[in-house]
Amino acid sequence: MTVKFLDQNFMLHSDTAIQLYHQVAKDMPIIDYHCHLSPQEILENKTFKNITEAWLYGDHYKWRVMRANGIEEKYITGDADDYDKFLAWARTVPQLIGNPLYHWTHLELQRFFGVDELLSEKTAPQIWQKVNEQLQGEGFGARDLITKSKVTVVCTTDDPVDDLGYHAQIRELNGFSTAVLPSFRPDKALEINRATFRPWLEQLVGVYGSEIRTYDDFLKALEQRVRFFHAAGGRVSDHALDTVVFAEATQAEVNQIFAKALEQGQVSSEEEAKHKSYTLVFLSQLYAELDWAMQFHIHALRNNSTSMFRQLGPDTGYDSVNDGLIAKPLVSLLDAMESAGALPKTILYSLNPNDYPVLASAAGSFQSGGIAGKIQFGTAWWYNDHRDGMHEQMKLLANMGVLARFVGMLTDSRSFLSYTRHEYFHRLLCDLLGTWVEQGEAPDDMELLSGIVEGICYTNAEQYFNFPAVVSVQ
Ligand SMILES: O=C(O)[C@@H](O)[C@H](O)[C@H](O)C(=O)CO
Repeated sequence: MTVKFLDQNFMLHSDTAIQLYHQVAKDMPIIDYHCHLSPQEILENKTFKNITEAWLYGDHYKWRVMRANGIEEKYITGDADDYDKFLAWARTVPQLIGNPLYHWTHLELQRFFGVDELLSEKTAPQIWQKVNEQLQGEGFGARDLITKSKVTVVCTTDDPVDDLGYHAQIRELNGFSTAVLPSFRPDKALEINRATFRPWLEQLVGVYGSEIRTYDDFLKALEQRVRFFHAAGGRVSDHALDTVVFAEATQAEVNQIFAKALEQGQVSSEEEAKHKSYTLVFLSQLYAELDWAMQFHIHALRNNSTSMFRQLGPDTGYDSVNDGLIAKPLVSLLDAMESAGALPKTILYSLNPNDYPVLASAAGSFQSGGIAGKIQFGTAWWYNDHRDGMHEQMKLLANMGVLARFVGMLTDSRSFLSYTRHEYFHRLLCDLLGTWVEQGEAPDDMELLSGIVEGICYTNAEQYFNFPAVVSVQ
């Protein structure tokens, strides 16, 4: 069976897969429960003067491959003009065969702009003109793209000191039914040895409204911010555990460690581990009380190029997969939370696929409370959110857990055009189930399979996350 590139049965290699995708997955709405979209740009319904602004101003996935393709930095994050940057991207895309960006680029051109041509230097001029005419017209603002993609929930990633003012204004908008909810991302509260800690603590004092002289004050301030996020509709937290540490600690010990951090600005790695462990267990009890889902993003190795970090800052394409042992500290952390009587719903991701059996099996050690899929082995993340990585994660989850209770995909993106990643994932899910049916490893029971597809594409997440009333687009 010869398949035309990116046709309606793209990545669907069996009749069952085709049927499942077109009859069930294709028109499902989206809950994007982790991304880095700007709530300000959503509120303002930001428009894009051209495809370079929409595609290349903030997407370090694209920046990385442009660098690997020999494009000079001026055409990536530098001062080249937008058309030259677009040409540089158009020169790069044909070299990306096999990379998900090749698929995503053409899916986005097709789905949002009706462009079927392959992007190359040759087709760049007409694609630039056709796409920009649309971007400069009606219906291509940030909120329009979210609505067109049938997104019912967007969870942005927000610092505890954020005033969530944009989220509040979005809630007041008429005619925009997508819930844009904050996620509580308190990395700076945990990283007490980083230079960011002291200036961040000053910001926390500002929003808390009282001095923070002790660790007890600090925990009270964090609790106030968690409840502030909850009142704003937040139901998700997110933690970048670039390494996973755990150390037993009493509050008296951490009181002293916190005081030392304030006085000396530096504590030992053991003391840092005690601070992180105790603070995470404290936060987990709040998450459990409020029925939040807690996310751990594990094993990123960030900002590897010192010189480029100085020039461009974080999240600019200079990160990689970390490694190391996580099983014992992760299980000890989850056990400490459960022993404190409050292990919340938890989603475990790792950037290192070698960790997958650890995450999938650890998840199985803490399922409880009658909550289906309470502890999730999370979707393939960042350098793994491609065809092989998504299939690997779903197959392992099926082998070691309950795939049918998986809460599915997220974009994790800074681009409003990235919702086609959900379509990409839906196709891979249907293809995986279809393959199992064709191989006689799953029954050809469309009612059973359709329920599983609907669950993973949408309804599992709708039930799992305790989002405030969400206007469904179904
Ligand atoms: O949440 C994270 O730490 C990562 O997702 C990070 O933001 C990274 O830049 C990213 O967007 C990967 O998709």
